Amino acid sequence: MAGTADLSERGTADTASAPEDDGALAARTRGLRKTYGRTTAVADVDLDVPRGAVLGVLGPNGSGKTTTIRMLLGLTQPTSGSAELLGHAMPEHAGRALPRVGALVEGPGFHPFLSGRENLLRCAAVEPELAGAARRGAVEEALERVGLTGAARRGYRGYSLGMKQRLGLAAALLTPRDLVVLDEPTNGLDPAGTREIRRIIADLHAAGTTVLLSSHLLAEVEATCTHVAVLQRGSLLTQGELTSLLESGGTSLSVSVSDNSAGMAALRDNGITTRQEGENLRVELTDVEAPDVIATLVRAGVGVHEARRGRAGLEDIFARLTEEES
Ligand SMILES: Nc1ncnc2c1ncn2[C@@H]1O[C@H](COP(=O)(O)OP(=O)(O)OP(=O)(O)O)[C@@H](O)[C@H]1O
Repeated sequence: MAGTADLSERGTADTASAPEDDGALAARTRGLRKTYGRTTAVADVDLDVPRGAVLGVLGPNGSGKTTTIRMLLGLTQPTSGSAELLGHAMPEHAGRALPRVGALVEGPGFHPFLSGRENLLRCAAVEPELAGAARRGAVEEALERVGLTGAARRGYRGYSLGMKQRLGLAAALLTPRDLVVLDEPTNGLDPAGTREIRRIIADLHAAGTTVLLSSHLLAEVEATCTHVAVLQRGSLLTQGELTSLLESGGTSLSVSVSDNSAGMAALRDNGITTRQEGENLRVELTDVEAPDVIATLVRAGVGVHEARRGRAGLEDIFARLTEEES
């Protein structure tokens, strides 16, 4: 668990002065656990979501992202541990927290034969803050915000996946929220739909709303989030600011060689971990210096065409964290 110790220290630095101050956190879990029979979906997770952050919960399929989010929202009862949303214990005080929380978790129950607008009006009817005339205005504003005004009269069943996703987001944004929770918000979307969701997340962040999202896409988290929490097999491997995580990653060397298989074998025989990335070999310069990498290749008779240093990306860091835990 070296990665956890290292990075969680950095990650919690902001809140270290007031670790029990709920005001600094929009959501948090302590020892949160969920088991289904013999399957441990979530294993004692201590997650901190700082106010104002866009925090990406990153992990492969089945790592426990959805279960964690569902427990935070009070949709799934934890086996043990606690969850708080906006300082309120969940699910006990869901009634206090949820009006300030917008959520997009699995397809909400939209009616296929109603239009997008009619569906949103139904959602607005159960929002405690929206009475009478305010309801229609909030619906129009939400439709506008997600770019669905033009399609608002069309039946939901004719919507594309991206439009359905955007309508779900509109429902989550019907009233001003302190926290917006999005489970895999760009799942199944085309590049234009993905850009649109990213724009909405950026707007929310600029307005000071905390966003908690889950994703199995490293590039998505790198592009959208200020903070990241990495889950694997239900356990939290690390959490903290994305920039701190990237800085902790150090540098890597991308090498173009005459023969990738021979190059990889030579490096591995000498205890240097490498992986293929596109046409090149990539070596993280954590335990080895760049000249040693090149010398090892040359000694093995592998031609080196080019070697370039770069900062380790989230992908390198993620690979290292998950390898350490395997
Ligand atoms: N209702 C359930 N009954 C039994 N097992 C479940 C249930 N919900 C989740 N699991 C199991 O718990 C583990 C974590 O699932 P979860 O859906 O939280 O992961 P995830 O990271 O969100 O994955 P994905 O990206 O595929 O949605 C998986 O092994 C899953 O099969």
